[in-house]
Amino acid sequence: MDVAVRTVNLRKTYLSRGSRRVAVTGLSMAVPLGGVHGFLGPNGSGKTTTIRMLLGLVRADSGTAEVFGEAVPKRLPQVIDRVGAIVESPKFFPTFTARQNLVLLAGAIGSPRHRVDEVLEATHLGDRGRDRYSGFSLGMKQRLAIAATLLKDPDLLIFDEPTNGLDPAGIREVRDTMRSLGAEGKTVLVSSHILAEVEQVADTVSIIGHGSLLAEGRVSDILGGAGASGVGQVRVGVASPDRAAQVLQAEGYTLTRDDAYLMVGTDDPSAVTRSLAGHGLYVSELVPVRADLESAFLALTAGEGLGGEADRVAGGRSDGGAS
Ligand SMILES: Nc1ncnc2c1ncn2[C@@H]1O[C@H](COP(=O)(O)OP(=O)(O)OP(=O)(O)O)[C@@H](O)[C@H]1O
Repeated sequence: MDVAVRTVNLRKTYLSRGSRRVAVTGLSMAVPLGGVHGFLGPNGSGKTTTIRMLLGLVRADSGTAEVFGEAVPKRLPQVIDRVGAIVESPKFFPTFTARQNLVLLAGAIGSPRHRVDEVLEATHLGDRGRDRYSGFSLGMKQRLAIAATLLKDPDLLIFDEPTNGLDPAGIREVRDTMRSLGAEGKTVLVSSHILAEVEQVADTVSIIGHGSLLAEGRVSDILGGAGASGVGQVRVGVASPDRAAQVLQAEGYTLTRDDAYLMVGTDDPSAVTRSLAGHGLYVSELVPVRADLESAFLALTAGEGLGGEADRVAGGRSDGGAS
């Protein structure tokens, strides 16, 4: 797999008021080249610290990181022109128009003037370029921040929680922008603690908890991954659910009751039908239940003692899923 970003055993401890806090603990992750990669984890799980290490803003205690095959921070100057990032809210002049702000920035970093119009178009701000920044909505401000990162036409974009504080319309605008950048072949690394957010925009994902990797891969594979409760379930409707439950349990299935239905953990629905039919029980309904990232995440973090934090993450779902 061609990768844009790779970390191996990355570790960072902060010293604060005399005590040590391990923020990132042996994190190994890989971000494939091209497309949107979600960097998902509860608040405080080490996402920002990792991003800061990739950008040379924080020095790792140990481990290695590379961007486009170059070790960072040592060889960051070799790749920095290929990287655009929003880690904190960028500063723009409020009384300047969006365009004036970008022209100023383009001049400062040596980008050609025509890039300003291109990046305004790319972030769907083409018709708002002559409006003052101070009159922009939060979503437009965030898109202008993305536009600024695009000025030097980077191959890798790193966005740390880019939809924080946005309303559903703003979230959708930023999400659409990230999607089209990924579809263009750019690599977008986007951190989030909101599961629905990542699920809707990312092709691949790294899930972290307490500073280390819990799962990584295509979103679809993680959703279908074995071993996570709530993943690979079928909802079974049958005339005698109690008896059906006994039969299935005796055959080793794990299941729960959901009103008149049985929720049966399996990746092979037809085997459930066969087992029940073998005992004269005929299913009236058999529906595979598509797990979402939330159940996968909760299942993954449950074993890590992250229940409280995972719950908080799950609570964030409605923020991101409202649009
Ligand atoms: N400058 C710092 N000094 C001391 N501790 C820090 C510092 N920055 C982060 N931490 C701690 O390191 C841990 C990881 O924080 P980090 O900001 O990387 O997580 P995060 O996943 O980005 O969280 P969030 O989603 O809340 O931004 C937290 O416990 C945090 O309190």
